[in-house]
Amino acid sequence: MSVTGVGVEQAVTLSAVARLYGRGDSQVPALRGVHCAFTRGSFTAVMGPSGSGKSTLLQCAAGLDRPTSGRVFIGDTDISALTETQLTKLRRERIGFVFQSFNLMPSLNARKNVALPMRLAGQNPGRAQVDAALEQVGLGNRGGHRPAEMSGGQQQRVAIARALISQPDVLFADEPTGALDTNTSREVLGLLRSVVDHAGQTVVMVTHDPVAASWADRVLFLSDGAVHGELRGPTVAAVSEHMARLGG
Ligand SMILES: Nc1ncnc2c1ncn2[C@@H]1O[C@H](COP(=O)(O)OP(=O)(O)OP(=O)(O)O)[C@@H](O)[C@H]1O
Repeated sequence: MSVTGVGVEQAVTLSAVARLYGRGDSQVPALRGVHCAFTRGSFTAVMGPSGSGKSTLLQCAAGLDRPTSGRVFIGDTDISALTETQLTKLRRERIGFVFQSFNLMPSLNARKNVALPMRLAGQNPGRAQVDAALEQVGLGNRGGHRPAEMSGGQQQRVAIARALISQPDVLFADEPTGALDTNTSREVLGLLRSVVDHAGQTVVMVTHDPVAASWADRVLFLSDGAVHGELRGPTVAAVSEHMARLGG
């Protein structure tokens, strides 16, 4: 069966994705049949009230969680049909993920943190490749520093370099600025913007912050596990107004 809209121009497509948690009376529908797509080379923010399903959507889209029903495509690959081993390989090669809490290894310097996922996958990235990833996030001179010797914004940029080193098609970011102050948030958002504008990659970012969302090309709104509108060329005022209507 073909799914309308899946094609080369879409980096990620979700088709009728539902995700239920729990069983019986305590079952919670986190997503209720979501249809959406993320165009290659675009920056999308996903917003919605607390509990509306944003993180679940990101986890399903990134192949970190499996939908209860529906299908997820990375490019034209139906990841719902992959075995765990195939999915792990696809995630490693085509998907990057950044979390609110950076998730860096405190005992390793920036260079070693960036190289770690590739080393765990049995590959050995060269110094030049690691330094190029750090260069891309503006930390070419910080490779020898450990996380504790860097600001929150710098740590998040190391996490972004770690996600970008495999040159993934899509970078997913769950509240990447949630733990940062206004100035360092701006650094990280500017970096995500340049990943899209200069490297042509696709970024999908969950955020609660209308200012962060205004850096994106498009905002997709979720409410109660379903898509409730979108804004293109979002302004802070328009995003805040839409969120107020959703009760978020
Ligand atoms: N592992 C889980 N087990 C049971 N219920 C879950 C689980 N993960 C999420 N949920 C429920 O699914 C719904 C959607 O959660 P999700 O974390 O995706 O929302 P969110 O929009 O990211 O929320 P927030 O903005 O608060 O982070 C919520 O009702 C949540 O309680």
